Amino acid sequence: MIRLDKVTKNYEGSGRHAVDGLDLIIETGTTVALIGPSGCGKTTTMRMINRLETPTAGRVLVNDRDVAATDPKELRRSIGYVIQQVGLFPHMTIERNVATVPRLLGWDKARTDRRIDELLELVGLDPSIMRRRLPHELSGGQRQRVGFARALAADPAIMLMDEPFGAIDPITRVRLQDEFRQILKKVSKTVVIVTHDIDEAIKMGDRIAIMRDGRLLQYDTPEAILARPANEFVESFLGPDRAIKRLRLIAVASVMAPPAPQASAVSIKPDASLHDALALILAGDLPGLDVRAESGETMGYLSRGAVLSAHR
Ligand SMILES: Nc1ncnc2c1ncn2[C@@H]1O[C@H](COP(=O)(O)OP(=O)(O)OP(=O)(O)O)[C@@H](O)[C@H]1O
Repeated sequence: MIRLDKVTKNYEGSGRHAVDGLDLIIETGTTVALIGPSGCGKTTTMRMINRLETPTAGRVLVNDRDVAATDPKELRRSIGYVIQQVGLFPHMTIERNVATVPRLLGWDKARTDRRIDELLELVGLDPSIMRRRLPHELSGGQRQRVGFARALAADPAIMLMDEPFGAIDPITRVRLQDEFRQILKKVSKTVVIVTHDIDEAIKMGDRIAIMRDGRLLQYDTPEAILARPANEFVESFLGPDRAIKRLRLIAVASVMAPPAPQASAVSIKPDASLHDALALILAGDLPGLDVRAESGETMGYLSRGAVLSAHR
């Protein structure tokens, strides 16, 4: 668990709080998205967790240990860190980049080699092609995958990700979000992700922390925040399509009715979102959809009305 206890940060000479009395608990194994307008203190908050910044007041605890009392090198090796421009070492091959922390930890060559292959495969890169390349020989998305692999190398319990998809084109971004989320679930990490993008926060975060002027405005699950924004600022931050965003979080199976007597023209899977269901209904101007399992078995029926009333 990561706990921020009344944390305040003033940068010298700035005359204002970058972070202002922040209390935040991040449970082990969950992903928390920090979001808010530019300059609200997201990055500063994140950087106080791995001691790249020091709080002016308050404490940051990782597993009940005050990070101020932890050796910064040891701390940073135990926390994966992914940033927007990746920060790969440009003159080092991909394999050496990924092996950065294992080398610092003194792993032997065989173990390091196994780990490099395993990680490159995990992030969807072919080791036989990628190992000997240099960062400039990769696309932006591939570099981001390598940065992610490097951060995962020593299997840290915590991953900090600062705008990890910020420099990536929108199509690749959505793919990487989906893949990274799957991987992070599989390896069960505690993750803090800083983002500007509310859709990314909704997709990646088990909980979202909305900040403004160094303070926390609302901290809850994406469902709860979309359903009940704490104030007008949060509401406007979520955007006018808040109800549609919510449909992404609701599974078809949770609102479907028993199967209809007549088969419908188009079907959908039970684990698809109501957002996808609505897209199909509108595209085909349909009254509803059969809900069919992978096996082809019809499990239920989702009417247009059921989708439209689900957000209430
Ligand atoms: N090294 C620094 N020295 C002085 N002031 C700083 C420093 N880093 C950040 N700040 C200030 O602290 C405040 C919070 O900055 P921070 O980078 O944490 O915000 P952010 O929410 O991550 O912003 P963005 O979304 O634009 O990256 C801002 O007012 C910023 O100008």
